[in-house]
Amino acid sequence: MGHMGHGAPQGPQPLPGVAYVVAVGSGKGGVGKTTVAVNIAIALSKLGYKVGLLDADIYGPNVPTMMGVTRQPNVVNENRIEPIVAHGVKFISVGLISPGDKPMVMRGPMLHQIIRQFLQQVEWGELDFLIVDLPPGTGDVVISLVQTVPLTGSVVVSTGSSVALQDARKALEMFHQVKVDVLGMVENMSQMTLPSGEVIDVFGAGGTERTAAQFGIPFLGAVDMDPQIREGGDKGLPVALAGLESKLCKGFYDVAKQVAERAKEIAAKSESVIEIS
Ligand SMILES: Nc1ncnc2c1ncn2[C@@H]1O[C@H](COP(=O)(O)OP(=O)(O)OP(=O)(O)O)[C@@H](O)[C@H]1O
Repeated sequence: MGHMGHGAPQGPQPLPGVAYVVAVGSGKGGVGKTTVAVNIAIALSKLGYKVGLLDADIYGPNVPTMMGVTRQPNVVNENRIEPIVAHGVKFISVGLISPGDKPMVMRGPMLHQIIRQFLQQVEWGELDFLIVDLPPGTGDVVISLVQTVPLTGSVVVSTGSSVALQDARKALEMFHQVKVDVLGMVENMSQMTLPSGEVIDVFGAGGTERTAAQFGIPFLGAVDMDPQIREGGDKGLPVALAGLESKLCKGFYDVAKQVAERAKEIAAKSESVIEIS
């Protein structure tokens, strides 16, 4: 792959200044994909990385609520969009541009345009990680994404339940089809500890790790089910803000560290492949 002159760019182009682009997907809706994306982004930032978060869940853009800022972004010199900065993370979302309860109704080309603008027209600046929160399910947005920018890899979030895992397998298959490496799987809402200390298994803890093993994919970690995680999201103060030492968000920090490690590993591998060829 050499440099082919300065004509119209063909295929995906890296974003200048952005080291790793990691998409977070799920298969099934409601498994906590956005909660994981937001908390991982904040955790990576607390770990010292420069982090951006692109809300590509255009049909249900919950990132602004979870990040606690819903104001419109500024548009600066010509068509550049300034991302919102909250909790040390730069983010952008259609929820900021079309707020309220209006559903986004759009056709494929418009969707593709929005994803492209969010990648290329936003002033992301220097980032170690750009985390992309995908819509649940398979499809359009991922294709727009991979046509625009090379992805370092993806993270697939699931609960341990058979139905969630059934859909998670489809997400794995989709990433395989579009040639996106899967960094690994995360089990969300894995276990719940009652105030009495009793541990309840709501969704079938361990199912995600078994599925990851079946597919030969790393398991990046589990996040407990905890009302404080839900409250943090609803209030715009995600639990990861409590920091590395807090037991409350240990799962998110463990996952964030794994994501960082795997992203670097995969990026290093693809660089060495290019050197050899
Ligand atoms: N570990 C957790 N413990 C408690 N509540 C959680 C946890 N993870 C997510 N939730 C809650 O579950 C609900 C769904 O989470 P979230 O919106 O992150 O899911 P999602 O998979 O992104 O959904 P969709 O993509 O369908 O919009 C939210 O109310 C969220 O606060």
